[in-house]
Formats: sequence, C-alpha cells, structure tokens
Amino acid sequence: MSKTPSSPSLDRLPSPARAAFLLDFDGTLVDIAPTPESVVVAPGLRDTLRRLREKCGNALAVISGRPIEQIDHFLPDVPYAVAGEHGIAIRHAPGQPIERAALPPVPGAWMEEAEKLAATHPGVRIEHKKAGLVLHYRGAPDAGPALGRIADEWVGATNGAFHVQAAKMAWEIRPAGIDKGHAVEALMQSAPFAGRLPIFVGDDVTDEDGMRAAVSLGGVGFRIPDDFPDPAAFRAWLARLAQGGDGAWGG
Ligand SMILES: O=P(O)(O)OC[C@H]1O[C@H](O[C@H]2O[C@H](CO)[C@@H](O)[C@H](O)[C@H]2O)[C@H](O)[C@@H](O)[C@@H]1O
Repeated sequence: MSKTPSSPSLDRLPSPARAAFLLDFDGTLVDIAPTPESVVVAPGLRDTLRRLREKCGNALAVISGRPIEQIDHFLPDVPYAVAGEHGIAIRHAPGQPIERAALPPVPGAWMEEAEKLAATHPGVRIEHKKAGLVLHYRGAPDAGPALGRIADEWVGATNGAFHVQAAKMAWEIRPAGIDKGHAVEALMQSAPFAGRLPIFVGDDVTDEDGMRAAVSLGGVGFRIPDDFPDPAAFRAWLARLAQGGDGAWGG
C-alpha cells in the first residue's frame, strides 16, 4: 500500500482461521455505480462472504459510509457485524440493536439549501443520513467545486463540530469525532473479532482511518487500487480464500 500504513504482501497473511475481515462496501466489495442505489452486488459475492464468514469464525464485518439499513438491503444476513455512517452506527452481531454515537444532527437549514441546490442543478443529488449529508455530483461533475465551497462554508461556521470529506464525486458532511477507525477498535474489542488479526480493505480517504486502526492493532490495511487493481480483483481474491484452504492466501 502506498499512501497508508504499510502492509505485508498478500502471501504473508495468516490463515482465515486467525483473521478478522473488516471490509468497506462501495468501491471495494461492489463497483462504483452512477448512483448510490444502482450498485450491483456481483453474482456469487454473498455466497463468498458467507463462506468466508464460516472460515473466520464469524469475524467478518462491513464498515461503510452508508447507513446500516442499506448494507442489510444489499447484503442481507451476510456480515456478522455492520458499521454504518463511517462508524457512527454499529451493530455488533446479528439481531442486536444498532448502537449510535451521540452526535449533533445536520442543521435543517443546510438540508433545505442542499435540496434547493439539487433542484436547480440537474444531476446533483442529496443523500440524507441520520448524522450526515452527502452532496453527490457524479451526475453533474462541473458542479463539484461550487458544492465543495458551499459545504466548506457551512462546516466552517461550526467550530469544528462538522467536517467535509472529499469522497468519490461527492462531498460528505459529517459530525466530527467518529470515523471508521473507531468502528474497527470497537469491533475488535469483543468476540468474535477479539484476538484475531484485523484485515481492513477499502478504497477511499475515509477508509484510511480503518486501515490505520487495523495496523495499530497489529493487523493490516489494503487499499484498492494499490493492493488490488479494482473491486473485481478483490472479489476474486475473496472467492479464492472462501473456497480454498490456507494455501489460498496470496493466490
Ligand atoms: O464507505 P463506503 O461503503 O465506501 O461508502 C462510501 C459512500 O458510498 C456511496 O457513494 C459512493 O458510491 C456511489 C455508488 O457507487 C456513487 O454513485 C457515489 O458517487 C459515491 O460517492 C454512498 O452513497 C455514500 O453514502 C457512502 O458514504
């Protein structure tokens, strides 16, 4: 990995029996799509993840910027644990309640202004989260810089309570204080994750917090495209792991 904490090569990883898998969703498990709802879960991915989950004693989590409900929609009953909204919401095990960090809600004035911007800029989309707001400009790339300036103005007036993250063709406005690294640390504290080597895989700036946390816990972080060229290559690697024995590592 080039820009984030160094990782061992893929052929020096431990067997799944000693690993915990902490996986990002968009751009990692699924290819980037024109809109958030149009992502396609590749044939076989759910089966692959279920098999891998068996091999690693359930220590498989998805850690996404999306709300947990969306991960449940795309990967029903697949990961053992799910962290959503970049770690703000965590469900530690199937059937357990979702724990949410107490953070300030997005001001209503921002939401109203954002909707007006979307109404006047074809292709701009607004995504509302319980604790955040995303200004998507994949459908209107020229609007990106102006939207970013508006987002900077909003959060600049909050004394650090919110921040703007440059995401993939989007500006993510989030309350400060929680990131994917916190989700990794929280999950790794208890069964079935505790005592295993955390392997975090992601593709975006927000994932670097997760990678750093995994490395600081003695594990590894991999980034697409540095360590796998694209999500398809990563899925193929996961499929080999799920099907094979320890020899699948590094294949
Ligand atoms: O942490 P992730 O699981 O990687 O989620 C990050 C954000 O992903 C989504 O937006 C991105 O993916 C969309 C689908 O491919 C794409 O259309 C958009 O341009 C990307 O920014 C999602 O909408 C966000 O809520 C997530 O935070």
